[in-house]
Amino acid sequence: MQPLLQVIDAECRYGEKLILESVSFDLQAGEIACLLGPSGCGKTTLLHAIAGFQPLARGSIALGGEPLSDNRRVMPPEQRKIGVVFQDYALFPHLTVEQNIGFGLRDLPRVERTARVGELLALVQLAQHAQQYPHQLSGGQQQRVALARALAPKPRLLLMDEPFSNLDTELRRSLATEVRHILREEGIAALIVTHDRSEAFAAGDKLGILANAHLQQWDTPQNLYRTPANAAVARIVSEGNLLRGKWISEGWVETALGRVAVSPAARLESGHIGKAVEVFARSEDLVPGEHANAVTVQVLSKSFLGNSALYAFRLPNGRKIEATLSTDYRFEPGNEVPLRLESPLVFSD
Ligand SMILES: Nc1ncnc2c1ncn2[C@@H]1O[C@H](COP(=O)(O)OP(=O)(O)OP(=O)(O)O)[C@@H](O)[C@H]1O
Repeated sequence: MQPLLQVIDAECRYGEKLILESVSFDLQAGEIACLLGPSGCGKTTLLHAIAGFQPLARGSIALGGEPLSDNRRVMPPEQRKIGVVFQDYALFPHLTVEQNIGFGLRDLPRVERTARVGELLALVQLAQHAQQYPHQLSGGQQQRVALARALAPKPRLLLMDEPFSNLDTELRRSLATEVRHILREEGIAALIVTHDRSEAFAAGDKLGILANAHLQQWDTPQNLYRTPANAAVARIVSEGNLLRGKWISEGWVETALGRVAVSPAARLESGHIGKAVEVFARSEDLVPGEHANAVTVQVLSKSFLGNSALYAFRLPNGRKIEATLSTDYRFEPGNEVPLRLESPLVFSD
């Protein structure tokens, strides 16, 4: 099946400054993808390149097989049939909710326009607010108007730049789920820029991880969590502690947290005895209790989180690590406890 959006070997620069290099990925029709990465890594730049606001220095972008941009030409944004929702909503303050949503439908006959606006008001659950102005709405409601306005002309692809960043955490999560539902109903593909990991997990069929000017990995949220391509991706998609280690024998790595048996997938690397590796230890990989491979660590602090507690431990080499553990463990600051690592992610240095 031909992908809806095809980005091939895209490179973006501001003057001499390289922002993105060798970015390639496909988005299928109806698929929702989120771009995640640290501040300044080029998420907005990539979105702008797809929307047509930013030229490519190399590579190409096509939508439904039709070329949009390459290093010679850039199809103007308004001809791309791509909807865009900005971070600040950019609603027209002097137009009502209904008029804002209908703005891009001015070429449609009145009856059709009214019908489509009514459909969208129902979809984003704002029918009772149709005659209100943006300033009379909450942030979440304004965001839904912006979404409805972008969806109104039935774009093939919707681009959203940090659409929920002005909202509080709870509303952000519920809107991310709601938007996913609305996009599914409308069968519209979307690329959503965010720096909130849980928002990306809640909304995306696929996630793209951008860091150090490259698309590090493009995959399902499950695969990204289970098998991140490198330590940078692991740190972006999950909480954890990055430790240094080295291969000591077939299938075994030595770290400041003792000897660790590594997952079968990483064993191929174990030909290189003595070679340095990076070990990413998440809370679920840290197991308290007496064991041949455990080392004694000191409890530095404990924060109660309800059904779990966030602990900070000092390792024998002085390094501090953190882990969220069940409240069944009743460790207190100052205690010395045995702790071992089980099946952490291991990356070649
Ligand atoms: N018009 C511009 N001219 C020069 N450099 C720019 C311009 N716009 C952005 N940049 C730089 O390009 C890099 C990528 O910016 P971009 O806005 O794409 O990052 P981002 O990942 O969206 O960041 P954030 O998460 O903070 O919004 C940054 O280093 C930024 O300073």
